[in-house]
Amino acid sequence: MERHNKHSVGDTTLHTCHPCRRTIPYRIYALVHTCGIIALMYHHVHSLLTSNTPLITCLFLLSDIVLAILWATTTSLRLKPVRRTEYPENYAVKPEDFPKLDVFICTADPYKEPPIMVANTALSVMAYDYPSDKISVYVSDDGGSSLTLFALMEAAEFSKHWLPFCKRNNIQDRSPEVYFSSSSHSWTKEAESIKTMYENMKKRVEHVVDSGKVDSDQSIKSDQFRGVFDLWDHKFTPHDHPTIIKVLQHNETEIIPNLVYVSREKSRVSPHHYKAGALNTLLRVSSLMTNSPIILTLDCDMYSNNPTTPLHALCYLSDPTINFGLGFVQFPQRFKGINKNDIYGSELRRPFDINMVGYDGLMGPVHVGTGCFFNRRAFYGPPTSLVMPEIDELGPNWIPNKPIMAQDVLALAHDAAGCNYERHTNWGSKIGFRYGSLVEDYYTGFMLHCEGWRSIYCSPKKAAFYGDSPKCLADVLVQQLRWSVGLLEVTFSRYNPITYGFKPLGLLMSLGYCHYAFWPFWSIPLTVYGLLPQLGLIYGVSVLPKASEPWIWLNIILFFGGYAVDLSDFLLEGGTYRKWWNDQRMWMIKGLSSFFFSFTEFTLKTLNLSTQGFNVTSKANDDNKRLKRYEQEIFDFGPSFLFFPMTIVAIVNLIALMWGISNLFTWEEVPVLELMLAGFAVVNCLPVYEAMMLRKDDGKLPKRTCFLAGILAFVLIPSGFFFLK
Ligand SMILES: O=c1ccn([C@@H]2O[C@H](COP(=O)(O)OP(=O)(O)O[C@H]3O[C@H](CO)[C@@H](O)[C@H](O)[C@H]3O)[C@@H](O)[C@H]2O)c(=O)[nH]1
Ligand SMILES: [Mn+2]
Repeated sequence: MERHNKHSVGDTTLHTCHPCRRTIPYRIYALVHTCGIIALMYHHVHSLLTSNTPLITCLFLLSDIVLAILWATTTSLRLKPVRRTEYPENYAVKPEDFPKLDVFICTADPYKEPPIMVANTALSVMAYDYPSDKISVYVSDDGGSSLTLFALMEAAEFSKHWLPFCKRNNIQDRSPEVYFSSSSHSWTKEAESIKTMYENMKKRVEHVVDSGKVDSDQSIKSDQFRGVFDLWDHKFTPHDHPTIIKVLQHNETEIIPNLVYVSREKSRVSPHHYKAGALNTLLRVSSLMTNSPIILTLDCDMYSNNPTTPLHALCYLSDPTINFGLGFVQFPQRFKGINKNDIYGSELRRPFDINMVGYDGLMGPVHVGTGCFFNRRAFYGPPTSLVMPEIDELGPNWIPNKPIMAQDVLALAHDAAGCNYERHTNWGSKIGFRYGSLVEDYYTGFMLHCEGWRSIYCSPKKAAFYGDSPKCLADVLVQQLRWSVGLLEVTFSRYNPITYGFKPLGLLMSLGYCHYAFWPFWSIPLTVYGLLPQLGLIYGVSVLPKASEPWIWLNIILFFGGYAVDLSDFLLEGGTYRKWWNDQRMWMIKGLSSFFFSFTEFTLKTLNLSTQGFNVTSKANDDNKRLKRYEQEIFDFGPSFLFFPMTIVAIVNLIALMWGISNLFTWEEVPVLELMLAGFAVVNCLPVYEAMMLRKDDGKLPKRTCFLAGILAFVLIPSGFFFLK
């Protein structure tokens, strides 16, 4: 094991790596838990042979098998966690020797992703503490929106003041919106004047967004861009339009970052592969123009919070002792505006922190779509065998030798952004981001790891990026549903992480990938344990081990053991008790909504009966009542079919618990486990009962949902009779 492993260039250390302290206790616990699971399986098989309710025993057996597999996938990430630190101050390279950096920013809808936000994200990275002329920012606009283009033109103009201001005064918040809305610094005259400039620009952008179109005569001052908006004629729609590529500023005459707007050609009859397609277009356009060896990918809401982030990534990417085969350096996703106790588990601490240190000790973290510095070469086949694209100019070794504004460069770029360009090519299969899953990030990372690329998790104390997370429950669950469908697409493909991944990745890493691929399967044990023992309570049939049986201790130990380790993970990675509680509740809610329906959705999609694609999460946050509820930590349900199973389970558990308690003295033997389980579910469901019965605001559970769920619960309960008796 690498213990205090130092890697250095010259004699200045760039990064260190230590195993986490919890490794040994976790391994010991894993051994104990494994024995417990084996005993439990033995018990199940034994009772299956002797049982007079084989169906029920089978259901529990199935659930426990699923739980055991899921536990194994989680444990694979607990066996070798490591923590890294990098020392960017030791990265001593002359400015002219810094590698060039291409930044890709994706946006897809000017109403869900306000153009001013996209502009802020672009400005925040253009202002990196990095030689300006080495940075090129490419914005992909899948919304094909003149509003976004307008905002970026304004951003280009504003950057001429903003960048020097930031660098002169060593400003830390380089997203102007963040800097000017913070009250923690003193205002100089210069700052005041730039603030006014920013506010005027924001007003112009918001005005254009409100009016829905850009009026060239009024809004465009520079001659260079006057004709541009004529492209948006009456035939133009977001799903059907020609390629638009505009170089908004370039470093040929001044020392400034390049800023390029790209909206690839769209046509209703050609598949566009959502974000993966957008990123591949940017890969091609950027390779024609700048072809930087390092690429940073960002979602449009993920602004930079730390101007030295690229140096952190370079500590790894430029270290000759480790950079061969290093595919990407992944930063965690962090979010602004989450409420105090994080009621929707939006911090996603498990995926972005806890699991990451686990992967990092194996082959490296999974890719999470944003905040990731790639080695461009990784998109072109395994480290040892280059897969060349159609023309040399699109390959990773091409050295662009013309100005990015040159006619033939632009012509080639337009061609490469065409909607039929990728036909009969390796794009999406062997080259670039991979197609075929709604979680293109996870899938692409997996394929890169299988090709032999490694990755590194980089999580400096000061967050590198901040983004936006959904602020109402339905949005959280719809997002999770999209992820789950995407994960099922990988699970049920020939690239299943265990069958396909086992050989190239080894047992632990492929199990680690299964951790996500199997997420949707959580819905099975949650449904079984959420309903069967409770129906048992109602009919006085004990389906779990009784208090007098010693087996009851096995169930209790496995349950509390699992929960305790989970809690310790959570606290060790910086969480609090309350956040953990909310997070585990969200896990159950997701299990009974997003995970549950992802199977249906996936089946419909596979049969071509559903055209549900990439549903972009809204980052607009313009519903004030909703935001207020969010700040007060009140659950926001609202109308959605996703809430049905959860509401039914909530009703059944309440009835079962009340029934169980009211009959406490008539039981021959009190069904302790069943009562504990129902009690636990009811405590978790308190916000659901409140939203069903006590609330009047828009965030309550709509009467229709409650009514229908009630009917279904009352159908389910009597049918339990035939099941159990
Ligand atoms: O057709 C599309 C759809 C989406 N996007 C962009 O993709 C990004 C992510 O979309 P968002 O709605 O924010 O999805 P999230 O669920 O929040 O995104 C997470 O999950 C995605 C995979 O489902 C990853 O791509 C993201 O990086 C990751 O942050 C945004 O910048 C969009 O503009 C496109 O460019 N084209
Ligand atoms: Mn997002």
